[in-house]
Amino acid sequence: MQINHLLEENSIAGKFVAQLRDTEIQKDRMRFRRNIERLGEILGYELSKTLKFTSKNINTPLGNAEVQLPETQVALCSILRAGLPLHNGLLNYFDDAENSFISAYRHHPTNDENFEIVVEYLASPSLEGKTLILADPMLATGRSFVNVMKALEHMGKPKEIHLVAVIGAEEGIAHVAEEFPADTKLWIATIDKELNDRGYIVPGLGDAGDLCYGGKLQH
Ligand SMILES: O=P(O)(O)OC[C@H]1O[C@H](OP(=O)(O)OP(=O)(O)O)[C@H](O)[C@@H]1O
Ligand SMILES: O=c1cc[nH]c(=O)[nH]1
Ligand SMILES: [Mg+2]
Repeated sequence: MQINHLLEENSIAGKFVAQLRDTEIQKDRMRFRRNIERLGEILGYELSKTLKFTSKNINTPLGNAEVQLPETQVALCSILRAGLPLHNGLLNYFDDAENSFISAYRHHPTNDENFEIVVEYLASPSLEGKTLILADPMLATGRSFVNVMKALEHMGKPKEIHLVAVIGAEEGIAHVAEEFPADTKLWIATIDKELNDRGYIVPGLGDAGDLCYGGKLQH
């Protein structure tokens, strides 16, 4: 898997990630969601440079211009809930993309740190031959990305797969790299070293879904 690590190089994106991590600034949910959306825009822009382009002639009011346009149809698939603002950011740029939504949540069957990933909801067009962009801001253990990919298998075989995330843990990235096709590309803003015993990224930012949309009952 090719890993494209946005904050390997300093940019204004570092400020957006800093705000996402900051417990004080996190209290502003609208800013939290918008910062994820902004990172979706930036990561989407970066990944767009690697797509195949084809030339086309278009008419301008003053003549004829040769332009370069992406060759493949993009399908954006986001993992609910926290994937929603990232999806919006990607869709701001890939505005004619097709859209898939899939849910994945952590179910704790016992009262300890063990959990399973439950994938329940899926609405997707065919992914056959498409450029699939799979988005979730958090890549912790990597199990959500992997389970979701398995659930998408019967929707058709994408031509290429791009994963987009905001914060990842080294261990989860290694798991995803093992399970996804070797030519998958990961676009990630920043990478943290550790997971705690409940599978949360440390220092990370906390629970991205709750910070976007508020708390939920455990079940
Ligand atoms: O890499 P993993 O270990 O699978 O963890 C990452 C997943 O955890 C979060 O979802 P969560 O289960 O909190 O659901 P939510 O987005 O609805 O809050 C996050 O949005 C990812 O989907
Ligand atoms: O650190 C983490 C891990 C999983 N999900 C989150 O929202 N945050
Ligand atoms: Mg969550």
